[in-house]
Amino acid sequence: MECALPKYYAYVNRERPIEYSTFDNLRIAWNLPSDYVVHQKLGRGKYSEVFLGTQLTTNKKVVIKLLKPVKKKKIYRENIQSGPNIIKLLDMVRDPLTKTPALIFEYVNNFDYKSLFPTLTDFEIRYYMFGVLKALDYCHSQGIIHRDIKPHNIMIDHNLRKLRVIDWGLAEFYFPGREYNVRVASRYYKGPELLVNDQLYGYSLDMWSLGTMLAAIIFKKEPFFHGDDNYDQLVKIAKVMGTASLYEYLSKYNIDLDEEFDDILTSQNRKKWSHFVTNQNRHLISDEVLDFLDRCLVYDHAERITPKDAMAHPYFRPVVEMYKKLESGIEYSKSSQEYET
Ligand SMILES: Brc1nc2nc[nH]c2c(Br)c1Br
Repeated sequence: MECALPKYYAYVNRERPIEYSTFDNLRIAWNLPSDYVVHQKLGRGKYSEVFLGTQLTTNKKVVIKLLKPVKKKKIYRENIQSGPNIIKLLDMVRDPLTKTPALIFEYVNNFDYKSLFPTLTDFEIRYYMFGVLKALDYCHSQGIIHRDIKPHNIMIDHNLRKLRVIDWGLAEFYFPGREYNVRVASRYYKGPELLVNDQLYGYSLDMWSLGTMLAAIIFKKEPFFHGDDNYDQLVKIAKVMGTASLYEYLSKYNIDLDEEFDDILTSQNRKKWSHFVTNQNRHLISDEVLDFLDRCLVYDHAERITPKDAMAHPYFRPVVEMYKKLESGIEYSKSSQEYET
């Protein structure tokens, strides 16, 4: 089976023992939940309910994620990350009676994206997008695709300028040539590969989802691709990106479209990004952001920009400069202390 190798991290999982990615002979050391008190509910997902809690020994706020009965595999997946801007898993507990497993995460005072995103300045959007890229480059370097990148899974404490990517329950290990389930991610953020049933996808699925989020934020149109169902989702994408490059992608990988598309997917011209510029979003638009967007929103998953290359894109130069100043600033303050002593 021929498949395009991703541009990077193709074989990181080959260097690891197989049980690392199959979660076999998994022994989870469950602690007792007695150290935690549950307060109000923060949210609910398909597989879990999330509560604000307090860790009694430290009197610190935590997030308690009560898992609905799931395979051990899914639990373990949430446990695989501890990298930049990735939510930290503090504890894994289980009620001795109900056997209900719960994951304890660091708390983030999350600002609801629906009210936060419309207030962000051009620089703040670049800063937070860069923060997501740091998490994506790290998890991809660990051989993991997140597979559910969307605003709901990006926790932002805007007061602290702190960002954390959450919900690694759908994450999966990447192996070249492996066929993956296309029923992943959330509709508006699903890559074309998921919508045309191209199971040979990889890390770059996360970059499509990131691109759709960025388009929604800079054009103030959330969600940017607003499909009524998983078929209409591709139609909405084609209305913006055109059908010519879609058919190029399909023929490159010999993908046959589901007959459901016969009547709804009509020939479309690619829209220019200027079509979406208004007086309300013009201040967020630049040649760099549109160029970056063109490198994320590519039908062919093998051609999308990688997180590492994305962080080097001109659009993020102001953020990179800020981090350099911070670093040099810290050096500078250390040297000034030396003079004081
Ligand atoms: Br993990 C995690 N999941 C959440 N769901 C809603 N709010 C949440 C927070 Br804050 C964290 Br941290």
